[in-house]
Amino acid sequence: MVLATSSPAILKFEKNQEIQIPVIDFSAERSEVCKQISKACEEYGFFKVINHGVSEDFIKKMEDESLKFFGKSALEKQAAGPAIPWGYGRKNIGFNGDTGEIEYLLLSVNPVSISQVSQVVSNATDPIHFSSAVNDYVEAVKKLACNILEMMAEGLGMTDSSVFSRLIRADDSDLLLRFNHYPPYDHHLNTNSIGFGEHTDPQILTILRSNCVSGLQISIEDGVWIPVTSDPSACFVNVGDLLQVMTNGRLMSVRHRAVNDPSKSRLSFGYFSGPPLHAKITVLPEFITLDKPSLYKHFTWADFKKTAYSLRLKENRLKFYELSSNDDQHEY
Ligand SMILES: C=C1C[C@]23C[C@@]1(O)CC[C@H]2[C@@]12CC[C@H](O)[C@@](C)(C(=O)O1)[C@H]2[C@@H]3C(=O)O
Ligand SMILES: O=C(O)CCC(=O)C(=O)O
Ligand SMILES: [Fe+2]
Repeated sequence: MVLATSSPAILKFEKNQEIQIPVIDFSAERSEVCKQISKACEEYGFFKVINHGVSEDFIKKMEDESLKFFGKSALEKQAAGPAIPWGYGRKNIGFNGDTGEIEYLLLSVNPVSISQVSQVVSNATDPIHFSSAVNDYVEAVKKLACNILEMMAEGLGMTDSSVFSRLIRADDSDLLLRFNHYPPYDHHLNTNSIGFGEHTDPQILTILRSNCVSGLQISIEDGVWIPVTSDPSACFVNVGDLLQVMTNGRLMSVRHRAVNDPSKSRLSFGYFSGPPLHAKITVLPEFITLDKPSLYKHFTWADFKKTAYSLRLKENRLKFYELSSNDDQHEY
């Protein structure tokens, strides 16, 4: 799929094997940025942001702390695991048998989880470096995620521009941070080169930042993978399942995966913004018309998250929430 080339000057595209990934410059005029966000999310569920405003210094501190941790011995790292629910994990992803060539740190973005993971990551010697890197980074990335959601709502013509962002701004919003470390794959051992298997993110919006090693791929068409060239100065944004539901399928929750590089290790940080567990997720009335009635039942994030976490990574969880033509819409 190729977007029209007659778009306004600020929307640039990155050529990747003939497929172009939308690149949005956040230093451009706001109303243009709003339009470009909604267009990219409708057509790809994915875009790259340049001039995003997250300080280089915060990113550098996150990289330094991650490399310090992932560079430790296997035994030391295992002491920070298992990631049930928070901490270090290796090869196993989730609870249902998914595996990949990856090691990671998973934490909930709240003071208790940040402090607990910082203690185990630093062997209780000097947790302040790690926790301060995480706190600075998540504060800046949350601001970016809220801005994106507000501009997205404006781009979609919503009267309430905070309709999405307030769900991730609440004190009890369910926010996760994941440090992913992908080792280079070994040709000789013929090991699997899939670091993180294909999936969609269940939350509202994901902000991903990686080092200079490529590996992320997105799929807009079944079975066709578009490699995303790494750009350590940029952030990449994924639409999650909940945004697809709230917009009645107008925005697309993007299928993606990460593959290992043959010679270099890759480091990525994923910030997953979800609403409070009790938040009720419904198709917003603005997206329901006679021609396009509601496609999804309503549910709470707790319910959807439980379903997502009970399934394999690649499973389409939204199918369990689709309304059929026999369903009485008013009951939902
Ligand atoms: C196999 C799984 C891993 C995952 C929980 C799940 O059952 C399905 C969704 C997966 C995912 C993808 C985005 C994030 O990386 C993640 C933390 C999330 O919220 O949903 C992971 C989950 C995980 O690794 O536990
Ligand atoms: O590391 C990446 O590029 C993708 C990771 C990812 O999709 C995830 O953590 O959910
Ligand atoms: Fe993901």
